[in-house]
Amino acid sequence: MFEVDGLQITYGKTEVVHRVSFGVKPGEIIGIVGESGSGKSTMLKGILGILDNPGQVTGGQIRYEGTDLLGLPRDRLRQLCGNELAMLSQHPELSLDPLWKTGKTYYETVRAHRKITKGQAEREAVEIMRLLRLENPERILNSYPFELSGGMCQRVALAIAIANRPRLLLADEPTSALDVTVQKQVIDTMLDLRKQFGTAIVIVSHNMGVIAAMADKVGVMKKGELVEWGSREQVLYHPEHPYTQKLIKAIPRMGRR
Ligand SMILES: Nc1ncnc2c1ncn2[C@@H]1O[C@H](COP(=O)(O)OP(=O)(O)OP(=O)(O)O)[C@@H](O)[C@H]1O
Repeated sequence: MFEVDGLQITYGKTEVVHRVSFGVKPGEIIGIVGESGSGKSTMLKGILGILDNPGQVTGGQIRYEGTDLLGLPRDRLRQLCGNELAMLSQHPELSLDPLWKTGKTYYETVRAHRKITKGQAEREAVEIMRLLRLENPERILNSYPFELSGGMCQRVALAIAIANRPRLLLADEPTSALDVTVQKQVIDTMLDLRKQFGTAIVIVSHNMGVIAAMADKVGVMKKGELVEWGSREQVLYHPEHPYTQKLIKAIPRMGRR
């Protein structure tokens, strides 16, 4: 369904993503791990065509259902990104307007891509939130972001990200700004998303626990290269690359001194 093939990205003269390749099947969850600065966020932004200046994709292909996204005109890519591909960032405030009640943000997001009335949007939002097990959706839709907790904002941002039923969600560190108890709720919401809508997810995180809880396949990035790729069992329990072995050894274990 989705393939990244030999992707290269540079900032100015410095290449920070070196010929990265991987594929995503429908409904699959891919976890990408790696230490800070290894190029994970840059790769996701490159895929969605939202690199910060002076970032540029200098090589490779990004294919969605056989179409190379890099060759698409900007407006077609934007349309595709609102409908079939969606992004969730570490900061829900990027997708929730602080001056709008969340119900309005939902409506405006959907309205940008298809015809819908306010009433329909509200009914739809309530239904999605129920499916994602958010309690009291009517109250949430009638609240401003500052009236909700950080974890709730992230779960609402997830509901909005999937409003147009994307087939692939790209999530960049979606739990890092949250405390541990709330992280679990956001992880469960993402797993519900796959179960209810069959959405495939690429999740980038430096948190191995999050990846272990969610991913079917895991990719390990080091200094812009994908140094290991395989099933979760293979990569997390039988890592081959010394860098992956080091990352796994560094995970703190309960009761271990
Ligand atoms: N706008 C920019 N201009 C120049 N260099 C950048 C820019 N953004 C990121 N970089 C560099 O690109 C490299 C990869 O950064 P990136 O943020 O993609 O890594 P990451 O693995 O996502 O790290 P983190 O987990 O800290 O977000 C780093 O060396 C970083 O300094």
